[in-house]
Amino acid sequence: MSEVPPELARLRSSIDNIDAALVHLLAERFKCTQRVGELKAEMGMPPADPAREERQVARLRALADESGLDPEFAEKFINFVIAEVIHHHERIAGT
Ligand SMILES: C=C(O[C@@H]1C=C(C(=O)O)C=C[C@H]1O)C(=O)O
Repeated sequence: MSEVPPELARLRSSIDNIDAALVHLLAERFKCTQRVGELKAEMGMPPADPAREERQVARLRALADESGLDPEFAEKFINFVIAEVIHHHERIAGT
């Protein structure tokens, strides 16, 4: 099938915009966490903060639930991002 139906083309165009926004948002988040990693290393704080993570997961699960997104998915997603941030912080701290 060579012709893409207009609705499918429109939806894919929006998906492309959303994916671009997600990349930009993640890039901004990692800029912030880079600086957090530097500050924590300077202050001798550990790379991970499990209590903060627990609050974030609970908050994001509630937001997901309210907005019709699967809370399990939201939790997996934020844990995936946080795990990467912690690797960066370990590298910054030289641990
Ligand atoms: C960014 C921080 O470092 C780690 C990464 C977190 C994150 O990516 O949200 C949260 C807690 C920490 O385990 C922080 O302590 O705030």
